[in-house]
Amino acid sequence: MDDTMNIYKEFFKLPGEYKAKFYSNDINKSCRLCSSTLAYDTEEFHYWRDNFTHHCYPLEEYIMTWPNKPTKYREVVSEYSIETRKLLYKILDMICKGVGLEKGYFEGELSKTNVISVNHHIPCPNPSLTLGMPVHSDPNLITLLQQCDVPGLQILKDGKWIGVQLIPHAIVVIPGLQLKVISNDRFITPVHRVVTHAKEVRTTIGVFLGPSPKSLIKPATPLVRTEPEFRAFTYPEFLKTFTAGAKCDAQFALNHFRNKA
Ligand SMILES: O=C(O)CCC(=O)C(=O)O
Ligand SMILES: [Fe+2]
Repeated sequence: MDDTMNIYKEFFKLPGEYKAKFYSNDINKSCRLCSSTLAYDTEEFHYWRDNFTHHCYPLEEYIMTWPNKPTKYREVVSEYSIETRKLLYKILDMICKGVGLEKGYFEGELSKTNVISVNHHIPCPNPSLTLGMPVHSDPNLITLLQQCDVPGLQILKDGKWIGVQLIPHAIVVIPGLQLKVISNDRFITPVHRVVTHAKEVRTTIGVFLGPSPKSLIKPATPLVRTEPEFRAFTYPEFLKTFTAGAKCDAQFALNHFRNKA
């Protein structure tokens, strides 16, 4: 975990000319660096954030698109992505046990897309003027988040923003919107945001597992008593509704696919 965090801290210190090769707002680019959000040109406010993201699975398909600097990048990040994927499957199997689904229910198409997304926030002279990341819920299946030793992540609970505690080497697990749908509304997908820090640089590593574009998402049959809470959809259909108007509005997207009572 420390090696990977150090690799990313070094990556962001590399000269701008090297990092510029990765700069893109094209969602179809599998490895890209951007500032604020992907909707940079249309968003109402900009956010105090640089983000570096790339696909990790299948490794052989993507590793050549990754940076080769710092020199150990590919070695360290490939091990990290393999181990975090294994950990995510263990957590998903515990979830299966908890809600009453067969082991391995989420394996295959429902979790094929595996992305690493690293946020980097340089010190912000006036944190009251901007956020490091907008208020949002993760649209994917499940997320693992490794924080560094600088606070910033907050979740919304009972109308109040609560800072997520920093525990060295602890990993934050965030249930995504697809887990809410597949569990037929048993899971809460937390609303969260990132605030900036006036003095310290903050770097976090997120590992996102999500459905493949072709998988059909619907509430798992064993968890439906009478009517499913949501109708079936594909992940691209969901993302299109979620990002409509550059809003990333979870309630809007969920309501769009919710079966009315
Ligand atoms: O950087 C963080 O603490 C949170 C990141 C996050 O919420 C996200 O990437 O979706
Ligand atoms: Fe998030």
